[in-house]
Amino acid sequence: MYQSNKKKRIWKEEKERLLHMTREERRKEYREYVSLDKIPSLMEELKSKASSNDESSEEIQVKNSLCEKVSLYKGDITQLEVDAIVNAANTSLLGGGGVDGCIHRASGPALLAECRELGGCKTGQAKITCGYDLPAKYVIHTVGPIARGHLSPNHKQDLASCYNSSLTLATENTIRTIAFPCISTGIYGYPNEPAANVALTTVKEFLKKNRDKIDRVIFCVFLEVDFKIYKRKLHEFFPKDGGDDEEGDKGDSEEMKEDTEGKPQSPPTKKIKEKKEDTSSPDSPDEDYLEEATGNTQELTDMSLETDEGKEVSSPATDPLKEEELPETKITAIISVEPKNEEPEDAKMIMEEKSQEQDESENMETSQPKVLVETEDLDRDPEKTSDFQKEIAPASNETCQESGPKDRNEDANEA
Ligand SMILES: NC(=O)c1ccc[n+]([C@H]2O[C@H](COP(=O)([O-])OP(=O)(O)OC[C@H]3O[C@@H](n4cnc5c(N)ncnc54)[C@H](O)[C@@H]3O)[C@@H](O)[C@H]2O)c1
Repeated sequence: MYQSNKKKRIWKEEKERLLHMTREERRKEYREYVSLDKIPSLMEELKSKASSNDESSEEIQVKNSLCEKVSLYKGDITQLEVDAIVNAANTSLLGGGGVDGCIHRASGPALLAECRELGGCKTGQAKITCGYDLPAKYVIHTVGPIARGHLSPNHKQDLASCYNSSLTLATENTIRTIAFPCISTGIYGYPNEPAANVALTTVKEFLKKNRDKIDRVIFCVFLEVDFKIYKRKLHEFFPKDGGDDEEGDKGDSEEMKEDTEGKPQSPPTKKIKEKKEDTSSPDSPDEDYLEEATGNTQELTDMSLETDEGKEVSSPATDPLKEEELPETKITAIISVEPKNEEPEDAKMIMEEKSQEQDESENMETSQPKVLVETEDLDRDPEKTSDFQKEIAPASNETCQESGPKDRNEDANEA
């Protein structure tokens, strides 16, 4: 049979087989996973905190508050045993790096084979596939806005649409537990805190209208900066007494509005002192992409990101004072990336590499190449070009593995 027809038959048969299996049967096929009971809801966290503080947990009034439907989890989304995980994809849906690369790597080749049939995805929309080798039954692929540090109302709407479209698609497929990464906050450069405001506001609004359709939404963060932001904000958006869980609450959307209309958005930037980027092809799925460095350097000032060594620096993103001090920063290099494999032309990605001025005195060793990738439909208007760049989880295999409570399937190991 012709190779591509065979591939088509394979993913379709595999999808049919997997979607008819029980969880116990599927557990025999995937390795490490984090089961939902290992991920406490916000309500469960509050109760356990109350009991550890010798407060009576009865004080935690459960007024069918939404806080029993949300969780914060820091780690690798590909290990979550939920109905669906959301992929921060690009418009080609043909994979790439970051969380997209991790999901494709963990899910196996059938995922790409199915994605090829989807004909891409527009920004703000979402499409669904089987999870294949993942513990998650499904993957919902959505494409976030490319903000690159500057936020416009359109960016906010597009990001909100990612969460809404994904949740709508989930309820249409009777998916009741879903995990989101921090969409657009990596390569696409949406500032972390405004992105969290959009995510929390949109999910809350959706849950208020669809309480009975969703059991759990997990905000799966990967970087320390996001963990801190969500840790602080989750209680604000989902108070234990369920105070503003009623329909029509406008409070939270004020924060969203402020992020684009109120406070001027000075893009969070950071001082990057690591070595020149390793231009050998990384071992991630990005290896399909060659990069040729061109262009100038960029000086960025402090920002909180968990570097791949786990170091954390203070963040203007969570420290408004520092934001005021941030100097304007200028754009960096654009690198043309030629996909090496047979991916269709439109899969071509443009990688934007941070090429930093090496400051001898503060040279910070990093063990992983860092790249910035942008899709080719980037707004090339120099006026709007990014004066913002962000470190992302390094584009290598190890970055997909994060420590955390994991179940391990003994059978799978024996297999
Ligand atoms: N070479 C490439 O094609 C390339 C390289 C890097 C990223 N990407 C990706 O970048 C674009 C989307 O940008 P984005 O900012 O929406 O996504 P992103 O760059 O993947 O970042 C989104 C968020 O996901 C986090 N993250 C990374 N790995 C994991 C993981 N295993 N589990 C949970 N969270 C994780 C990451 O730290 C960030 O907070 C797409 O093109 C996609 O393919 C592509």
